[in-house]
Amino acid sequence: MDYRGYPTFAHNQPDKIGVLITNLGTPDAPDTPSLRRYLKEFLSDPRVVEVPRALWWIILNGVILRIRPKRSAAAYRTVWTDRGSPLLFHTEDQARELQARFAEHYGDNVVVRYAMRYGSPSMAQVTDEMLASGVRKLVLFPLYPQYSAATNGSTFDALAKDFTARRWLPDFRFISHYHDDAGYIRACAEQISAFWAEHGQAEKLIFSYHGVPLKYLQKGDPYHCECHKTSRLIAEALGLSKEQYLTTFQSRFGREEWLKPYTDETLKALPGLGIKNVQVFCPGFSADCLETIEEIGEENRDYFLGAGGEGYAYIPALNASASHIDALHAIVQREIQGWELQRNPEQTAELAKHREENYGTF
Ligand SMILES: C=CC1=C(C)c2cc3[nH]c(cc4nc(cc5[nH]c(cc1n2)c(C)c5CCC(=O)O)C(CCC(=O)O)=C4C)c(C)c3C=C
Ligand SMILES: [Fe+2]
Ligand SMILES: [Fe+2]
Repeated sequence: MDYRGYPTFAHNQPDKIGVLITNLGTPDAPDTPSLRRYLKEFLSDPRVVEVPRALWWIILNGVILRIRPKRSAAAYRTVWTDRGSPLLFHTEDQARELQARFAEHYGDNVVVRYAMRYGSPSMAQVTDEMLASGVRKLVLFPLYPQYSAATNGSTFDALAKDFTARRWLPDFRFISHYHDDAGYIRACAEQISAFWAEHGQAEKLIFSYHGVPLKYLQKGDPYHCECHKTSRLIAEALGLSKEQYLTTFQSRFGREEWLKPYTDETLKALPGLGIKNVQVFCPGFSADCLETIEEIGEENRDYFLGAGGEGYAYIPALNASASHIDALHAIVQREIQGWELQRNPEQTAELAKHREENYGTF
């Protein structure tokens, strides 16, 4: 085995902290071949689809990858922008803003980068660049607030796999979830109240989360509980009673049962129960993407209005809002406690002086 290293290694090379934020990933273009590549990588991940491999290989290659890429490409075309996929550009903005926030105190000693679990920029490529540039302490921060093996677990797998091929491993922290973090809850509550200040409040607020198969919950995945807890905490921050909000699950995939209640069925039923005005917020999506813009913003709006609903609004995700970046910054700050930080040049000089006075020079 030829473990990967950097022949340029030198004594006293800069010792930096790296923060790698990640999200799911997105196709390179909204066309059928790009979708086929993306979906093949994504849906081949055993963390995502827990079906015996041989059987799944036949279903994936024989059925799904023949039909879904074309259909999904059409959906992606409706959300595509000049900057490409929304998920990609929001993640890029988040990394830039988080980098700026760290630069205030740490200069260039904290390096923030983003990568995608599937597609590009790939985790392997970005990790490689970070380690090559002198990162010796690495924080992996998947931007999925609620832990699921399918998402957060899989992101860990990807880095762990990359590490098995490396010569020199960095110190490492993994932020496995942050569904009940006070800053994150505050950011969600602020996003919603700012929306209300402009558009008024609807009869019901729906918190819609991406679903997972029901059997994952039954096997011990905490995702379902973490979604419910997030809803409760945001509702408390907003002063909402139990009657004023609902938690639902969207983006079902395949035929088996997923977490319920389903967002689409709920929205089709509510007008018949006398609820004619709703707003939908998706706390599990740190960035707007196909599943929020198209599925919640368009498809589900049509279901609700088609069933007799009168008012429907989608409240945008946190994206790169200031309170979101504050929350992410505080979470990372907490994680890197104890990792010696060279702050700004003045503080670095102070630290060097302190060291020399107390420990002598080496
Ligand atoms: C936020 C957390 C997410 C969980 C949990 C999750 C589970 C999960 N997803 C699929 C299948 C698909 N998801 C797709 C898109 C998609 N999923 C998430 C997030 C979670 N998925 C995001 C952010 C996105 C949007 C990506 C973008 O480019 O905008 C898709 C692709 C779109 C499509 O073809 O419809 C699929 C497929 C499964 C099977 C699963 C849990 C087991
Ligand atoms: Fe998904
Ligand atoms: Fe639960």
